[in-house]
Amino acid sequence: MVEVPWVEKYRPRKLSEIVNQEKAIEQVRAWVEAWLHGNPPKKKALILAGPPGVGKTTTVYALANEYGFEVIELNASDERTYEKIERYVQAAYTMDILGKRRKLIFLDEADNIEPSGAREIAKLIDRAKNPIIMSANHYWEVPREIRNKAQIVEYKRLTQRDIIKALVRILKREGKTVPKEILYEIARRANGDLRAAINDLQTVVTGGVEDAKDVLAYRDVEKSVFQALAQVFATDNAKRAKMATLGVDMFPDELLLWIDENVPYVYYKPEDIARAYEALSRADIYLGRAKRTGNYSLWKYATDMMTAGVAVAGVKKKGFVRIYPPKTIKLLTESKTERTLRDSIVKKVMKEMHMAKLEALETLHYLRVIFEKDPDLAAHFTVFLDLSEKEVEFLAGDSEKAKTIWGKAMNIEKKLKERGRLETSVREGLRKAKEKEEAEETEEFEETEEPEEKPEKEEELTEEELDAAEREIEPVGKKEKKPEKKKGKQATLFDFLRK
Ligand SMILES: Nc1ncnc2c1ncn2[C@@H]1O[C@H](COP(=O)(O)OP(=O)(O)OP(=O)(O)O)[C@@H](O)[C@H]1O
Repeated sequence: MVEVPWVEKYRPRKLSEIVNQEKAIEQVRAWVEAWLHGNPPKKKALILAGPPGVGKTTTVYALANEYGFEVIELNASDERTYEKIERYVQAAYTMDILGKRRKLIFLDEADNIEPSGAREIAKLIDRAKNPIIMSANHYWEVPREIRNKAQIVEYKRLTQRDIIKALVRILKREGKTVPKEILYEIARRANGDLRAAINDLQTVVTGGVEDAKDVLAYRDVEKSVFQALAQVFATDNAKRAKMATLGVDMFPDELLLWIDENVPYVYYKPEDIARAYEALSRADIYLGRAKRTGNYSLWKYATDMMTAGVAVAGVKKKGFVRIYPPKTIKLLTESKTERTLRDSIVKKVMKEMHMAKLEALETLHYLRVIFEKDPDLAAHFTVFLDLSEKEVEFLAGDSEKAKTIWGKAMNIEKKLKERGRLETSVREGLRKAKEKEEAEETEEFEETEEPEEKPEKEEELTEEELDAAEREIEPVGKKEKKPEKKKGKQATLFDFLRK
């Protein structure tokens, strides 16, 4: 059975039910009443501007409901929008004898209008006999010709408090409960977008609380994958689909897995599913090419294919679409481990290489190439970044390669340690020798005994001497031989070292 999306089921029908947008609603009311009083406002179009999921579309439908308008909803990026607007904009706006309702033209995504169509639409606004309301997330991306002809109404991002209140109201009406901490987590992650929060709540209630914990155990970035994919799968608009995944902190190959997993839940006609998979396989080709050639600018094409290409593949299932993480829960756990490894490597790169997160993520890709192709260099990076064996395996992508790199890294580390130990022991030896010498001098002075032989050198050691000493040192792991005690004197440098 298709479950009705709660965002639709609980969409406010009255303007008074829209929360925390009072000022905007007041402006919209005044503007529409001017039309109804036979005195169309100077600006015959409105632009409702604000972030997603804050009540813009809801306002239009509640308005229509209260004032008896028929909403003609048009998509700004539809090529035939202009033609359609022309048809409706000129229609008489009073109720006709057949009892047809007045028309209100609603143009969604006004920030997506192509510049070529903008001038024509601006002319239509001048001639409009019906109210035109547009909505946009980015006011400044609405073509200037249109902005000049329209009055702007600003919508605020909703607060966590607003969101929690709305969610609690829905839960009451559904007769369901979810643990308080999950509710708060959903509200926190929604980042002011009530639509996203309601969708998450429905996901959590449908999947059960245990499932919810799994879903919510994801870090914020992964959470935004759920939101981003819900947007990709909700639109037929290529640009919107591309924009949806922009803020997702995930490599495109991982994103591809997520989309791949969800295609069959979104499309139901075999030919549409086939088209979506065709887009994904093209994305995969770009990804492969990027990896082989090191030309990561191809990632953009890959992402375009997997978002826009999939979004326009066909007719989507109606109703609420639940987004599933890739593969089964088992694989999910595996990929969680991988994610943990990736994150810990990224942190090390950020710290040791003084990089921002995004840069570190890109560097990770280069590291992968190095770990696949150049074990010697990879070994140096292993030591430099202080990677664990598991992290090396993650980067090398192959346990045999990882073993070789790990072995080489251990050698480098051993040498470094030896050198460190060498330097410390040499200094220690020198200190002791000096003390001894001083003590002997005092003794000599007091008892006038035979002087002991002095150590060969008392000054700091040169590089060559350290190197020579290093060559002589025993391999680590071999049992250190007890040095023969040189009675009464320290004959060579190695007497110090072996102390
Ligand atoms: N201020 C609000 N008061 C009550 N419900 C809201 C509010 N904002 C959003 N909602 C809920 O979220 C859903 C989505 O809101 P709406 O479609 O109005 O978003 P929008 O601002 O038009 O977003 P977009 O710019 O993405 O189209 C609605 O169905 C409604 O259930």
